[in-house]
Amino acid sequence: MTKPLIIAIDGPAASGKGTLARRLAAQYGLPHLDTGLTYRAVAHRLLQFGLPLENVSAAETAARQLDLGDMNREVLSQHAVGEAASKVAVMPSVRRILVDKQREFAAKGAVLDGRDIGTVVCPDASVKLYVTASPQVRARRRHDEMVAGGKDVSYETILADIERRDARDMGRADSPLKPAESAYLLDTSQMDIEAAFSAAKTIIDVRLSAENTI
Ligand SMILES: Nc1ncnc2c1ncn2[C@@H]1O[C@H](COP(=O)(O)OP(=O)(O)OP(=O)(O)O)[C@@H](O)[C@H]1O
Ligand SMILES: Nc1ccn([C@@H]2O[C@H](COP(=O)(O)O)[C@@H](O)[C@H]2O)c(=O)n1
Repeated sequence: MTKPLIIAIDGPAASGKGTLARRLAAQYGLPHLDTGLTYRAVAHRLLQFGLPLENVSAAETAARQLDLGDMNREVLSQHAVGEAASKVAVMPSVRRILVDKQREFAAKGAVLDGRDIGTVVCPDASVKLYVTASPQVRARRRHDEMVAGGKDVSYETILADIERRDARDMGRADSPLKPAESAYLLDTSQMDIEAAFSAAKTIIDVRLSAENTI
């Protein structure tokens, strides 16, 4: 049986991994899962019921009840939900439940983006990318996106939020954000979306053709 094509994309907040993952999924005809949405959905559930984000058993229940096919991107994309998501994401039991669902999604081949795809969720992925950019560039992109969406928020606030989220995601004990050993590093600080896509596609095509000739 041939191995399913799994493309694992990790990186910090607003690095552009979701944009790349969507483009690559269309390019290679694969389903795409934004795993950040799964943590956001759990956090959003707690916020909806006025429960503290430290309530492990409520977070576990929300994770178990989560239907990957029923996540509302527009609601979950709110900036405050991202901050809350990084708090529930430190809970090992919640991670185990969500990782099982993410692996099930990936089983027949997919593009997944997140923080631990290459290291934990799909360690055997065909290609692993670690997409990054400086905190200032990421904050500028996120700020532009929010202003275009009609939000009144300062660049400084977004930069501080991004730095705090990086520290939490990289510093947690379970599944911290870090490049997988075999990941290709893609720093997009000086690249527009088109250039980042083209660089990622070249990396993947070279990797896949090398695999086919071994
Ligand atoms: N290379 C790039 N150059 C300029 N803008 C970009 C680039 N890549 C992505 N963007 C823009 O930056 C913003 C953040 O990108 P995106 O949502 O893909 O990041 P992300 O890493 O998935 O973020 P998050 O972790 O918060 O889900 C979006 O507005 C996107 O259009
Ligand atoms: N594989 C993942 C994906 C996400 N997280 C946590 O969720 C937060 C929100 O993610 P976004 O990509 O939607 O911004 C993120 O800050 C992480 O704390 C994760 O732990 N693992």
